[in-house]
Amino acid sequence: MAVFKPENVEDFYEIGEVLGSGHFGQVRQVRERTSGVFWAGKFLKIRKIACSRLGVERSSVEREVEILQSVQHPNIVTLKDVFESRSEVVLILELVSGGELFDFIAEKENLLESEAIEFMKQILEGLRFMHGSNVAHFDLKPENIMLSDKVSSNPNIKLIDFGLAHRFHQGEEYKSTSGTPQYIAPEVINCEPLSTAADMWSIGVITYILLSGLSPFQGETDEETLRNVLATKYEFDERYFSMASSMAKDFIQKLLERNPNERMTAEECLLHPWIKMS
Ligand SMILES: Cc1ccc2c(c1)c1c3c(c(C)cc1n2CCCN)C(=O)NC3=O
Repeated sequence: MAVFKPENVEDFYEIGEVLGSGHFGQVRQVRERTSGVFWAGKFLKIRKIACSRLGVERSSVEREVEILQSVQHPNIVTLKDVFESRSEVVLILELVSGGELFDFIAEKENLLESEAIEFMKQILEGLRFMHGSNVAHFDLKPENIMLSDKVSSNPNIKLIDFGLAHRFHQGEEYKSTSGTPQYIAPEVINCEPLSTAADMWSIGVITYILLSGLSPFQGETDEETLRNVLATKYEFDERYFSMASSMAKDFIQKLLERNPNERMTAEECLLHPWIKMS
């Protein structure tokens, strides 16, 4: 069992504003008392009763920590420290103060395809590294793609939130039905054995949204969305894709492949003409 620092996190960090919250607990801005440096504190309530829906299993926190400690890359958020009290674990994470990628794009008139490619390249570089270490994120969505800062003209992409991530071991079969309906791959819905290819489906959905502002499979309800994903029913509506190049559409089509073995890997995406030619 992993041992985290038993000291009180508030002895080392001033706890600031809430940045986000979820079933797991909260993410808050924290300030390191010695250096004055700002970090993000992910406060995780540890589940005391096995069937409780609130909080998280300690074992899943250990998995998230082990994965974050092993995938260190410029496009992946870094983990600095871990504290534990009787009912809570606190991850001290790199603060990515540029906010969510999609908020950055929403603030711009419209995103040039060349700008979308630059963002996609960084996302793929982070994924290529992670997948090369046999780690899948399993919760890739716009909310988990953030920018290092708001000011520079081409801010750094940071992949965050490894709460559903998994490290594959040789010969191991892994199934999970977790994730967000709009972005999850058909094999997740069908509870089939998963691989890093499930992340690549999510990248296809994210690219489709980046270029059109539309979500390819979104229905009126989660059930309808899941049916659309399983049917792999989507189109490039000319009203929203008139500016998109044919290479961009080909890139998306090679990711929204129902068969995970047919889908491009992160490595193959970085060699695709849409990415390579830019
Ligand atoms: C400036 C800002 C605003 C909201 C933030 C974050 C940073 C943030 C961060 C992280 C997580 C897991 C969630 C976060 N959230 C919650 C929303 C994430 N989509 C994190 O790991 N580092 C962050 O800066």
